[in-house]
Amino acid sequence: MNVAVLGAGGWGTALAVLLARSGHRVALWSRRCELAEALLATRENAAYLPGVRLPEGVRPVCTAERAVEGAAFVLVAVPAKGVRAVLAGMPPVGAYVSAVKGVRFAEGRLLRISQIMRRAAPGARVAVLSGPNLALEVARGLPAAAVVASEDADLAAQVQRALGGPTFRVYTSPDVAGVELGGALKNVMALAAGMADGLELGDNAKAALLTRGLREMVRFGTAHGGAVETFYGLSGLGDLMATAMSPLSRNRSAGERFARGATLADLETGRQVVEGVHTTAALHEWAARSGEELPITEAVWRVVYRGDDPRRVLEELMRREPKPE
Ligand SMILES: NC(=O)c1ccc[n+]([C@@H]2O[C@H](COP(=O)([O-])OP(=O)(O)OC[C@H]3O[C@@H](n4cnc5c(N)ncnc54)[C@H](O)[C@@H]3O)[C@@H](O)[C@H]2O)c1
Ligand SMILES: O=P(O)(O)OC[C@H](O)CO
Repeated sequence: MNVAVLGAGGWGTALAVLLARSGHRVALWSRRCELAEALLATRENAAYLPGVRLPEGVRPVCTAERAVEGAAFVLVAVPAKGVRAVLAGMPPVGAYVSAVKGVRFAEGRLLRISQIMRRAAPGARVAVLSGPNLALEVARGLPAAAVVASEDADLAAQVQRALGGPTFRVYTSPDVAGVELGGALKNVMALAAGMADGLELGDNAKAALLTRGLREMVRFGTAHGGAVETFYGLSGLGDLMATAMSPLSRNRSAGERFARGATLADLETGRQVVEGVHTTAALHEWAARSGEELPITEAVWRVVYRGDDPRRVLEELMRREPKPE
């Protein structure tokens, strides 16, 4: 099968490697031609996935037409803020699969990536992929599982077959909103968990924060169209565990750095996207407009965007009005 992957960062490259190991022909698109050329020459994406060799089935390209030509589906793995512009530059595509874990706030609305895809390509079929999938572990062939959700059961099954293999188990789901929101919201909670790590608050505090964080994800996610059980599955609880615990997670590590005094400006010098920072801003804007209560997200926003002292912010969370669990 021919598949295209848009975005040659950590996750796009890992997905291309996974697909090629299963025998598929993969066009790996980077908007930067110098990166595509370097990948072609070295067969390694050293900046993102050191030590992982690109199988022969991966063809790095930097022209949109060459990337998507003949593709059974097109996986999108660029940061959320780049999706709209990237899709605007693509020729007609039959099916998009979002591997992006973020949301955007635009025109007074909170938009999931699949909704941006539908607007950009009204005729395309759409699916979303999420789960506890740290790119480096997946690319190194360590076992992992994910869920692909679509209203189009045939597309979900096609993506499941294409990506699934001996080291990657893929489940399907009809719950697009739940799977997308689980993947996006857990990044905010991973930032909070990283802050708890940076402040050395201990494992009790981190467990309490994550449990309440999961509750916040469920409350928000079900109010926005997701099914409650989805948030207890791979794209919710599963990904929350991986992201909030792993030293590989950029969101968790960024939280730790904030707790140790780093600012947003320090973070922006980094090469890789910290998607939770942008999701926090989008959720904050949405909450300000809708009045929806998101206490942990608001606490993260205050540290990241207002520079408030993380220890004080977390103490204030502890002093909220007592209530039943
Ligand atoms: N890295 C992981 O472990 C992982 C796993 C699952 C999902 N994701 C999600 O996948 C998405 C991409 O993450 P990543 O880890 O590959 O990011 P990354 O920072 O490693 O790479 C992003 C790639 O997109 C390119 N890019 C950056 N801004 C762009 C823009 N505005 N338009 C087009 N291209 C742009 C970069 O040059 C880079 O090649 C994020 O939403 C992330 O949450 C990441
Ligand atoms: O490195 P992070 O924090 O962007 O997280 C990567 C993945 O989303 C984990 O599933």
